[in-house]
Amino acid sequence: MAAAVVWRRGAAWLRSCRANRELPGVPRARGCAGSREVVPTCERYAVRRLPFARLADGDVAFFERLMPGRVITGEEEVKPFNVDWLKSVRGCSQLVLKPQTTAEVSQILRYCHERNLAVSPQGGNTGLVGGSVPVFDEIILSTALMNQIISFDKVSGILVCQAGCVLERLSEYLEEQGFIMPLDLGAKGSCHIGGNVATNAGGLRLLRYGSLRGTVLGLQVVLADGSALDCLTSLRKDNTGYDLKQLFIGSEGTLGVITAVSILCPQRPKAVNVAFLGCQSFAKVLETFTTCRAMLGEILSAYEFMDEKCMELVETHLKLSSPVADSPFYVLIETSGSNSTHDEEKLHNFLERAMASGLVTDGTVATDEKKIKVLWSLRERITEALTHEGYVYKYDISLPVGKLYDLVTDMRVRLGQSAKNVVGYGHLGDGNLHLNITAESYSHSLLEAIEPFVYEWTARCSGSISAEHGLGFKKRHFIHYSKPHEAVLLMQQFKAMLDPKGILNPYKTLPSAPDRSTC
Ligand SMILES: O=C(O)CC[C@@H](O)C(=O)O
Ligand SMILES: [Zn+2]
Repeated sequence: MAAAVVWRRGAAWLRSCRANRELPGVPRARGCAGSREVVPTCERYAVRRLPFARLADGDVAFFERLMPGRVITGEEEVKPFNVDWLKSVRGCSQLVLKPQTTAEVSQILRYCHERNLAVSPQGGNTGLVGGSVPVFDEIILSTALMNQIISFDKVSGILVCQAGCVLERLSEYLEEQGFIMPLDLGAKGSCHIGGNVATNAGGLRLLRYGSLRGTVLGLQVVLADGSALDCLTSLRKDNTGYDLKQLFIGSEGTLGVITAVSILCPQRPKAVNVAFLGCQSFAKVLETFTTCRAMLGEILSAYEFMDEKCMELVETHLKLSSPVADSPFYVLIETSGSNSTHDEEKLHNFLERAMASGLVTDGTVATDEKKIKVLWSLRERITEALTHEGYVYKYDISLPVGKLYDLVTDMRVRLGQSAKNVVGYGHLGDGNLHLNITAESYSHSLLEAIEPFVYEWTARCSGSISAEHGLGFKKRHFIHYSKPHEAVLLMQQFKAMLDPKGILNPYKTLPSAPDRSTC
């Protein structure tokens, strides 16, 4: 197999026969996950509406006065805000509010707090755990019109912007200035930075630039009672008391509504290379990772993997083509540095070693932007390809990296023919597996075959049942598999202190005893 790969010094590393085949382009935003009617959340799941007030005509009139023309009430107009991107959960809100400023968010929440009206904050609605849509009739507070860039400092690389800025727009803005966002994800064309921070989204660059817990420097947040908390500092170092912003990062809108973000952005790398490689076993995927980490050092910026089933799905549903020979596993390695000659030499040496030792059996390298995007799309668009299969059961797991794929093989054995496909892919460099299971349609018995098995398996390995997607609505009752009882209790105490009436994104993130009964 090694003979099938041609390495030309100083040029791109290409397979001789298929390397230049044109692949379809990369989407700007996540496509729609189909048009089937979605079963209301309260019918599919055992959940009871909490005793919040019901929306009255006087409430709508109040909001109309507060922000004329930015209040949505029509059933058809509200519908897309009620359903998640996966088309797996559906609320029945009758009202969407689109504030433009922190002051407006403040007024909305003050009013809702007084009236005991529940609120579901929503960014780009690209979440994968049912966290961004209402469960019942919660008022939807959309950040869509809070989309202004407030400032960017070219010396420090610090960007300050409103919460509703779309990630891709921020990336484009920064790239013009010679910088990049420290995070990147498949949903970049739709997701909002506020939503990214609220879920502590990980994404494709975490290996290099770390998590939002490190790169977010400050936040402006409106609390449940409407008071605005201005922690929007732009300081790299600030040890004055508790780091309150960390409470809101990853709290999925249950403790406050993030309205603005200050974030540290890295310099745009001058040289980027992407290698897409085929491996014959998961053991080889791991060994390739160890080798590339040792040989590429500081220029390694991503190490992603996908199994052959994922490739089959992107080929079938999205008409993308694999640029390398069929293999049981594929890895995507990205390097980002400041000197193309140096980086290419390092990559070349690594690839020669990987080929010679049989770690990798086929591969291709891209150095120009267009080809890099094409290679990335094979990995980034797996989520989209999966939605074409029917219903998708999603698991986002952190595990010791050596055990990452065992969960996929064990699940395959367990489910046998009852699942259509069981696939594994993810951010191997971060120890993060995306286990996805597909079926023609939702089935409760299949769900019961998967859960709690998947969580028990993860807990036995001391992993996390949510690496980067959050707990949202779907996973909140499983938090105990990853957090001790005392920690959950403390979280509930924080929630009670910051939102005593529980109006902010109810039924999400934390388990609560009363709503285990049926609706
Ligand atoms: O769809 C998924 O399970 C993962 C989505 C996203 O986190 C990714 O890494 O592509
Ligand atoms: Zn991911």
